[in-house]
Amino acid sequence: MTAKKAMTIAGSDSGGGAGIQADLKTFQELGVFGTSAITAVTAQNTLGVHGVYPMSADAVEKQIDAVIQDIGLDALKTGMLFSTEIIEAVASKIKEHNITNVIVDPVMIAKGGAPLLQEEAMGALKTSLLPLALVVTPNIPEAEAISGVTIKSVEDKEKAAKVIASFGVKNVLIKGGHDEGNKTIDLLYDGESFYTFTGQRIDTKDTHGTGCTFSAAMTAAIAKGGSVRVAAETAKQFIQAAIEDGINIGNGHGPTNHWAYKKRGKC
Ligand SMILES: Nc1ncnc2c1ncn2[C@@H]1O[C@H](COP(=O)(O)OP(=O)(O)O)[C@@H](O)[C@H]1O
Ligand SMILES: Cc1ncc(COP(=O)(O)O)c(N)n1
Repeated sequence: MTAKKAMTIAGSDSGGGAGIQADLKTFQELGVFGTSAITAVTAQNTLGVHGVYPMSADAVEKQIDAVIQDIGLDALKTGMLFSTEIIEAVASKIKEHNITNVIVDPVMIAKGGAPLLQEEAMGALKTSLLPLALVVTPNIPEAEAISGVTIKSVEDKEKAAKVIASFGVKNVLIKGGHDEGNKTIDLLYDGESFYTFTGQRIDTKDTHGTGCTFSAAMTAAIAKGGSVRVAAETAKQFIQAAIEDGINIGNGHGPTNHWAYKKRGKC
């Protein structure tokens, strides 16, 4: 049989809830063959990040080349990229291989506060990577950091999305996990119109890896040929199910349940 293929370029989470591990589990659940390029190894569990060990830019480039030259891909997502050098390496490979289905999850800080992107790498993210992306999926603090707009309302999200789009990314999806209130409102801007995807907020501490899982679900849906809007809807349903059936393991923020969506007969 043949298969649709998605690649993740991200950090490894030894705890299995975020990063490469969350991405590959999500691809698998959505019926897409997953490949990876590891940018950094983190020693991590539900309590936090205990160590970050970045790969060299050369090692990241070699992993991307190895996958593309033999297996190929239908969509690619980026997660933790850590440094300017790695961002520039990824951007140059995206250009060299003419990849257009690029989903950028601009991972900056882990839930416990550990930096997963060096501060000085923000410029490269904006100017080298965003212009190559089909979609960028910041959470509220990330959208604030990229745009400089403080977000307290849907109108603020719209303002921030417009500023982020001005860096050249075709679609901006600002996630609402950090919203106040009992709804989570994800806002998509396609350069012309705004669309909202609203979920019921689930009262849980087990939200480790929600952003990674959400962007991986979007990537899988796009690899299967879905539009950005369809991918956003799929990802919202996938993450809602994964958080509702969250997994209570470890002593901190447990992971989401990647098999909940399929178990409900959604795919
Ligand atoms: N407690 C929650 N209940 C329901 N949905 C949530 C909850 N927390 C996050 N989400 C959803 O999970 C996805 C990831 O969002 P977010 O948590 O903002 O990302 P990140 O992990 O990057 O901070 C979004 O679709 C968001 O609306
Ligand atoms: C390797 C890695 N990548 C990303 C995250 C962000 O996780 P979250 O999705 O919970 O913000 C993480 N904690 N570790």
